[in-house]
Amino acid sequence: MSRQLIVGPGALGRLVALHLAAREGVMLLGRRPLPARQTLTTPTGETCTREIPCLTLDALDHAVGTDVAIVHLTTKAYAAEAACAAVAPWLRPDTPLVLWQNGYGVQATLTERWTGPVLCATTTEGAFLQGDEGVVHAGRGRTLVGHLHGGHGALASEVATRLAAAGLPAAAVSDIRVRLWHKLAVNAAINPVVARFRIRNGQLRDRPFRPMVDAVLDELAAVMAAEDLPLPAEGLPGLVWSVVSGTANNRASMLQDVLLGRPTEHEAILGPLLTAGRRHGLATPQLAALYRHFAES
Ligand SMILES: NC(=O)C1=CN([C@@H]2O[C@H](COP(=O)(O)OP(=O)(O)OC[C@H]3O[C@@H](n4cnc5c(N)ncnc54)[C@H](OP(=O)(O)O)[C@@H]3O)[C@@H](O)[C@H]2O)C=CC1
Ligand SMILES: CC(C)(CO)C(=O)C(=O)O
Repeated sequence: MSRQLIVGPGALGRLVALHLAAREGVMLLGRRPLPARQTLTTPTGETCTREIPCLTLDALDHAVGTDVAIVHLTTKAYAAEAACAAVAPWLRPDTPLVLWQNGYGVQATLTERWTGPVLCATTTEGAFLQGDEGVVHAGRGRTLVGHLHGGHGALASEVATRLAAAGLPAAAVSDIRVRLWHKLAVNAAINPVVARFRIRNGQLRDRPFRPMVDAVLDELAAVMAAEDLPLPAEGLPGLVWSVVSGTANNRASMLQDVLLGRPTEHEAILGPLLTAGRRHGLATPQLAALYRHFAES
């Protein structure tokens, strides 16, 4: 029976794996061994334990690779290209790839480079790891799936249907590039500021942080207008401040990375905005200062 391979057995990878495994064959692939018994803690505190084979790269071979129906790449953005290159020799060249990274960069690179169809996913699900044995589903959300240039609609629908059937609400969309940029804008307005000042998301509503977010929002709006990207229905400030309120008690992913001494996704989140700003001759001093802070620390 062909299986779905989830490359990057972190918080999101295990969340997806533990859901899909209720209905179909799933394997996790990581850089180091993990126990096969993995526990999902739901947002309401219930637990569910499943056995999911967790391979390391040295256990991959053509027999395993040719049996893979879909690859979900769930590493951090900065690790995605290397992880894809490591797994590629073992896969059929037409294997569909689903990219789950925040930010915008690897999506365009791998859509160009991978020999099979590439879909991008953007999700508002929230998850964090609980040691090597489990993952906590911290907040329910929704996942949108699509091809960067609007193709592969049937495949996107199939992936969304399989996710939704497994308990992760999902829909196929034809404008995933715009959806990724909206998420990028939310992440750019929130993550670098909360990570730099080590505050929870809700504290952005107070001084001295609120004017910082407003200044970033002005730069984001200028870049998105220059890139001809439609704004979200509620406007950019409306979207960002509603996410801040909805996640007020959260420590954002970039803050968690800083607190744990891990690399941050600043390149994937701020890099595309700075590049687009330069391309259009726009001044983006707030975004540049935030980028410098993380690049130099
Ligand atoms: N967590 C969440 O709630 C959400 C996350 N996202 C996005 O999803 C992506 C993943 O985030 P998250 O799951 O939190 O990150 P994690 O750091 O929890 O997981 C990343 C995983 O990738 C593994 N990895 C790194 N390099 C490789 C490689 N070469 N081959 C195989 N595995 C590798 C890591 O292994 P190791 O342990 O060895 O480092 C780790 O298990 C990010 O882009 C994030 O922004 C989006 C929405 C929500
Ligand atoms: C929406 C937000 C900012 C929630 O914390 C997030 O996506 C993150 O932490 O990366």
